[in-house]
Amino acid sequence: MTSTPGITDDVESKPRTFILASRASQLAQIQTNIVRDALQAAFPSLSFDTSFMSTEGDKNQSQALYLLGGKALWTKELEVALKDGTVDMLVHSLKDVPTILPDGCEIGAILEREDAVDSLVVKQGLPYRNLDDLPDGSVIGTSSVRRVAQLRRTFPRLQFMDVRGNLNTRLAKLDAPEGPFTALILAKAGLVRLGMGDRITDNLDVPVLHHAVSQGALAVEIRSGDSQVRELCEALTHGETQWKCLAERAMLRKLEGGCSVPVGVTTSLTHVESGQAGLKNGLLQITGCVTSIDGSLHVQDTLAETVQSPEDAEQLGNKLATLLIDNGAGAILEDVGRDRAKRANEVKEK
Ligand SMILES: NCc1[nH]cc(CCC(=O)O)c1CC(=O)O
Repeated sequence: MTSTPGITDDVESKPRTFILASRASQLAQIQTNIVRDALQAAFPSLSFDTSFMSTEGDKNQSQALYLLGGKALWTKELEVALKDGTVDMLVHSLKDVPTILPDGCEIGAILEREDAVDSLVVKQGLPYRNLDDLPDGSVIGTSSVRRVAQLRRTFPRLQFMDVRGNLNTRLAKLDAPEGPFTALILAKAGLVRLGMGDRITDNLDVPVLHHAVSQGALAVEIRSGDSQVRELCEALTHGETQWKCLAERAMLRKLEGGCSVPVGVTTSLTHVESGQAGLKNGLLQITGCVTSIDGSLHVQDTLAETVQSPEDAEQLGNKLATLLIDNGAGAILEDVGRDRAKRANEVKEK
């Protein structure tokens, strides 16, 4: 007899309810509901519930993300609740998940990726559609050093300014009549999930802008050793997204970056062959880049290989990181680190 995960053998005890948790932002809640609905559809006899909490990253809105710099800003408090058993699964944008997880936590599922590109949102009432249209000196809001570094290369005539808050807050800051911003750059996936895809006037794609590692993909983090939950999660994983994102994350891990370093990536998986057990092989191509904050230095390389497993994919990401470091990326990242430490000190002294 095979047992259904979640149904205990003991007829006296109630079946387990699986609790999915995330940050409390509107986007995080929508994403968690997407995962809950997918689990409920796959396992109709089990019960799933959600729990939302605000994290350090949500509370500290005043300091630039760049300076906060902590890689686990969005995930740490949630992981405490996961580890002590208060909740069973954490739903994250994979982009926000550090490349090294704490002991006792692991990624249980990576769901099918939305369009991974960044997009332009122009202030309400202005006629511009893309970055080329914007007048010299226009202020672009983004708190991502990756976006600023890469865009400065092509658009030195534009200015970039930090903008924080959840997506609704940022859009309100953009549209405020007296506000400084002409446009924002935001991940397309987040806007689409929030139902605000109609605000996008242009996608910013390669060669102008490489997206962040794992942008557009949702992940479920679980307790290592919770085999019941791991089994449930396996049903949600989208193989092609998983292979691509694991390659990207391996690259970033080796470059020792988190979500706040100027690292961009573009990945494709083609010539895919699948069997009953899922993906068998495919041609994985990955382009990575590291850019200095002022846009003056840019190191970029591409590798492509036929891969047969998630481990192969990670190896290709690793190899790309080594190549980037050999070609000067390490020095750029050290500079970024030094600059961050200096600015953090200045803030402390104020
Ligand atoms: N760091 C914030 C964050 N984390 C994930 C998304 C969007 C959704 C995604 O990329 O999966 C965003 C907003 C943004 O970058 O515009």
